[in-house]
Amino acid sequence: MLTFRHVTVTFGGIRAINDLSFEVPKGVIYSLIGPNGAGKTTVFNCISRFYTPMSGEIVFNGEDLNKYKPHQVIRKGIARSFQNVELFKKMTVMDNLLTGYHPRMKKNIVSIALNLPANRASERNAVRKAHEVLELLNISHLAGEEVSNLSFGYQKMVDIGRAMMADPKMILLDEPVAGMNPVETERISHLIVQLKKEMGYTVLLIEHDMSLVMKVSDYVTVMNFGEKIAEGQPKEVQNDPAVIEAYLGEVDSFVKTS
Ligand SMILES: Nc1ncnc2c1ncn2[C@@H]1O[C@H](COP(=O)(O)OP(=O)(O)OP(=O)(O)O)[C@@H](O)[C@H]1O
Repeated sequence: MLTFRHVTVTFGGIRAINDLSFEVPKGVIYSLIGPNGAGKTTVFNCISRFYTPMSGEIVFNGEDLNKYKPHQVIRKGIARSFQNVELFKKMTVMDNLLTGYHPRMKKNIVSIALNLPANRASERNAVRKAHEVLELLNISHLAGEEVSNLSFGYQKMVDIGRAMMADPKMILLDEPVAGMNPVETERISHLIVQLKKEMGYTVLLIEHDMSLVMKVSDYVTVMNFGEKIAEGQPKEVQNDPAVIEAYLGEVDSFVKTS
């Protein structure tokens, strides 16, 4: 579904990604892991077209993503949540979710200005979709709550919910459980599996919580210094000497899960 082919991204003298290739099959949970600064978020920023690679190809469902702008990538079926939750804090949960539907709305200026039936129908569909998402997230009771009043864990869920509003084929989750307590982590872990099984999404996940990664992932790619150092099923990469070496100093995260 998604292919990185020899992708290199540089910032000044820094190679954030160096000749990176990997393939994400449809319908899986695929995790990108690696120490801080390994290049994981840069991968997401290339897919979202916030960054343009210096060389290489990124192909999604047979199309080269490099020819698209960020909002076009969403329309192609790729939505994302952010490492630092990016929500409108003074708006309600419902209104934040509705912003996620925006790329799907038919934008006819006349229809919007005159509030014609087509526009009203589109708005009704957006609200219906938001209720579906809230139900799936199990937070229907929070629809009218201002986001700034929510715990960080719930804000993260709303951020994921907003990505779901676009009805994506692939969802990119950047450290969805960072800063969460064990109960919230368990809830998100369950949600990630639901996104695959019930929503049919392909999930691309960046996460430092190794027990979560090892539990939910079908495949894992391990990065270090912008390069792929291992890939395979969770058990395979967990025992790979190059991976253990890269994580020296963060050994606890691996020991915990073996
Ligand atoms: N916009 C930018 N300008 C300059 N350097 C950047 C930029 N974005 C990323 N980098 C650099 O690229 C490298 C990879 O960063 P990236 O954020 O992709 O790593 P990461 O694996 O996501 O790290 P973390 O796990 O800490 O989030 C780092 O050295 C980072 O400082």
